[in-house]
Amino acid sequence: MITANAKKVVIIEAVNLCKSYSMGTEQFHAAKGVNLQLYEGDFTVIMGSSGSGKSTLLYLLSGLDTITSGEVYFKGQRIDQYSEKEITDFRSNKIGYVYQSINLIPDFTLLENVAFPGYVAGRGKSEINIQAMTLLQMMGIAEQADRLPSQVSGGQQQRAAIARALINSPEVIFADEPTGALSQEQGTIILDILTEMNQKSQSIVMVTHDIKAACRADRLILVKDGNIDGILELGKYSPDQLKDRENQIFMFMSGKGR
Ligand SMILES: Nc1ncnc2c1ncn2[C@@H]1O[C@H](COP(=O)(O)OP(=O)(O)OP(=O)(O)O)[C@@H](O)[C@H]1O
Repeated sequence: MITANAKKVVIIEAVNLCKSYSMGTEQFHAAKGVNLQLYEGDFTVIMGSSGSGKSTLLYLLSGLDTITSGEVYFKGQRIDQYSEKEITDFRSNKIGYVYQSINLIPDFTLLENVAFPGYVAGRGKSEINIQAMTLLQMMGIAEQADRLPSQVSGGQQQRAAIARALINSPEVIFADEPTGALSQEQGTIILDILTEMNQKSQSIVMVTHDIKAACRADRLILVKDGNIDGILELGKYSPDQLKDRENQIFMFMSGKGR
């Protein structure tokens, strides 16, 4: 689907998307009729205050959680009506996910962790192992391939988690606070990796609290109280724009310029 928005192609679309949780006899509405289009090749960032519904939205848009009502489309295909097998295949082949808590399997080496989703997808072992090693090299941690997660730094673990998310060549990487548990230095390395991947055309959707991380966005979605409160179009990032972008995002978040 081509839209008027600078001829960008819509990759994910939400139509009147709702998510409610039962809290005893009450219902809590974490997504309240969200209408949103995300574009192929964009680095989309989702921001908003704690509890505003950012992670909920990320899980609904990526098919990792079930919706209460509304519609979710991936490249024009309605994914919220997929069968269990279809959604499992979708999660395995079309998207990659990076978590704040990293979630590597503690008894597997970094190489085994990266390769694992490839085995689950039923691909050949030697092909996967070669690709896993190439991804570890890309992430600058090939020397740590045979170590367990507990034997490397948090930043190196997160780099392995990004490699794992890439093993089945997903169309979109979803990242929920990928730098949240890291030092500023390690966080910057992760952001540089994501930015470089995006510059090579990888679509990325990332939740963050951090304005410096948000500076990497082409497009910033502000979530408030379970809905979209505003969208800031930034265009492709380059490091010399960091200060300007920080100011622009700060103004946008504080309601000025919206
Ligand atoms: N399983 C659940 N049951 C009940 N309420 C939930 C559940 N999961 C999330 N919520 C509520 O939905 C709202 C949105 O949660 P969500 O995790 O999406 O927020 P967030 O913006 O990502 O927050 P944070 O920045 O603190 O991670 C919150 O008020 C949260 O308490």
